[in-house]
Amino acid sequence: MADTTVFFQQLRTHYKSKLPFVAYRKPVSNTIKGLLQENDQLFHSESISRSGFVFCSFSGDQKILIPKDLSTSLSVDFQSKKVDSLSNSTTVKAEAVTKDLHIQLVQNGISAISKNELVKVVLSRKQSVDIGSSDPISLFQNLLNTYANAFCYLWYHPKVGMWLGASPETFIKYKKGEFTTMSLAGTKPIIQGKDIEWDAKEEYEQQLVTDYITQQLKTVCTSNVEIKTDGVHTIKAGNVGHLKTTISLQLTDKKYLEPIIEALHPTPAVAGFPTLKAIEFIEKNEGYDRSFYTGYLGEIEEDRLSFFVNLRCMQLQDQHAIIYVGGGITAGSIPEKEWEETVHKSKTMVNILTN
Ligand SMILES: C=C(O[C@@H]1C=C(C(=O)O)C=C[C@H]1O)C(=O)O
Repeated sequence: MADTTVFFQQLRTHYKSKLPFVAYRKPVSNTIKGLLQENDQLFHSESISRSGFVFCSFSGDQKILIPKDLSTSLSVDFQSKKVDSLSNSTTVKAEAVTKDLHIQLVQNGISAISKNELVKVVLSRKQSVDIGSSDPISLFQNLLNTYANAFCYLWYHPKVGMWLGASPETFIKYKKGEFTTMSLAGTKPIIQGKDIEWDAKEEYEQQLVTDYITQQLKTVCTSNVEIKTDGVHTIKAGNVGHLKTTISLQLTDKKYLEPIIEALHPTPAVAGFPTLKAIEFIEKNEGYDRSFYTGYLGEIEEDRLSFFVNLRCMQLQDQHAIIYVGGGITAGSIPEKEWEETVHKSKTMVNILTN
């Protein structure tokens, strides 16, 4: 294994040469991995039979692959300096107009739900933050030091751009017949020394995601497949808490994997329910292109998949970071609270910009 200084230097050199790369660390792991692509070609992932790192957009139109066979693979041991007490006070003031627009968007969502056009819709916004001449590799190091429990990554392609994130949400894990996915929804800020008390609104929102995933898995793998769920747990992701259920099953055949990915993305955790209606609502009303936010990303290895949902992420452009945040809207949503939820979630990225 290489030395961390050498590892980050290799990333810097590769970035300066304008060549694609990805560096990532899985949750609670001490290993950072990297794939440095040898040319600047844009590859698309056509099937999971080609190993590498996939980066898929929300719409599914772009499924970019950094192929393993055309990249240098790196791996380094990294002991994070644990930053446990995240400051809840770091905020970047959003313009009043941003808030008004988001509140209006949420109101439109609630109104569509009250007319029974939708049951749930996840509505998001983006926010630009000035970062001056911050170096992306140093920001990535901040991220690694701050979020030990998240999937932390830095992804770059000269023809697409640069993304950085710390996702709390597993999309798909597959290893030798063991398949796992996650239902993650419902959000509350963490208040030091206090347990989170969940309301029926969050419990309903999360149950809806669990039921949808279970149903989709049954549709793909036949209805009598044994699907295991581990109950509902609270997890901490930066300065917010979520409700989480792990859903698993034994896959007798790898042939099910691609249809499962198709059937699950995007889940109601990031789009809403019913899926197609929610996507249509998002495309008509959000007023911007989500691009890779709420898509998925991760490793494809010969007998293993490890994908995460692209949340708590940002795009780095020149002197700006564009942070993407959203939340699930249901009949019980209160627009002002939904706005606050996006402010809390945005702190996951703001914290590492201001650390
Ligand atoms: C959409 C986001 O998060 C998703 C939505 C959540 C919610 O509605 O409570 C919680 C976790 C994620 O599944 C985001 O972080 O931008």
